[in-house]
Amino acid sequence: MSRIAVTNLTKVYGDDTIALDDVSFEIDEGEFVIVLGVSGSGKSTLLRCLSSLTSPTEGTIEIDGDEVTQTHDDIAMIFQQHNIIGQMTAYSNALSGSLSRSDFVESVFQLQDSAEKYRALEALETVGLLEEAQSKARNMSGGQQQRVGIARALVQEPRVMLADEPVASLDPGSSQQVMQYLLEASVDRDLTTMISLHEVNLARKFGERFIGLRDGKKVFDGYSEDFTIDIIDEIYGDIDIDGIVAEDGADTNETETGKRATKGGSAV
Ligand SMILES: Nc1ncnc2c1ncn2[C@@H]1O[C@H](COP(=O)(O)OP(=O)(O)OP(=O)(O)O)[C@@H](O)[C@H]1O
Repeated sequence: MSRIAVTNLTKVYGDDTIALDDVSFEIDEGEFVIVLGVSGSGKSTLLRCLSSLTSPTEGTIEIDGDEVTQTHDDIAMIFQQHNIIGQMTAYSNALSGSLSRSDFVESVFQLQDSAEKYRALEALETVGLLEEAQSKARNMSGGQQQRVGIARALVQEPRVMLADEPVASLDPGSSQQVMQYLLEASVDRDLTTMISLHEVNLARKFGERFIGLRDGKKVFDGYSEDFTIDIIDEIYGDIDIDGIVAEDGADTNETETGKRATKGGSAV
């Protein structure tokens, strides 16, 4: 687990598309954070900057005090399109998470040492797919494929787990299952975790801390108890969110983590 510090992060694409505008926050070790915002608000850009897939225009990102400037095994990224290889088994896909620790030939012939193989099986167990280890990924459901993607990320043995819209293409049941496995992986392995989501109800169910982006600016940073309908309005603007929220009132939210918020939140 690791501590993340983002300071005055700005990302401008081309001449004038400001995707992130002077965003700063700190995340404690082991926190489970959900990034929310409408399409185009900058969620993916934030996660891509954190994983060094995109370079910031200005500002810094530090993990445990060290500035992050290039992709690193300590930071795993899970994508919406899980990028797993359909012809390979769930196990082989998971094992490929060890790629940076093995040479190419070892990987092709699966000659990784037994510790790596054990890690792959353990990661599949974490995402509830041990019994499907020998199933071809292409024969698995979208939700199962995403869980294989999570297993592969875990085999990387990261300290920080990032997931960009990991459930965007899944049905509601599979989305909940994938979120549950992400949460369990985060808690079991003490991973500092940031996940971008579109869906407010899902965010409220699983999130403990929330960062809201609007037009590239951070408009909220706080915990469940402060994640009220007014704040959701602030993040989502005029978009009609009736029926998405407020089954039981956002301000009485109990998260799946079972942890109550310990810090106050604020619209900024
Ligand atoms: N590679 C790129 N080149 C140019 N503009 C980009 C690029 N990537 C993102 N943008 C722009 O930056 C802004 C933020 O986009 P980003 O993808 O980060 O938002 P998002 O909140 O993740 O949206 P979505 O939920 O639709 O993925 C948008 O205006 C988008 O069009």
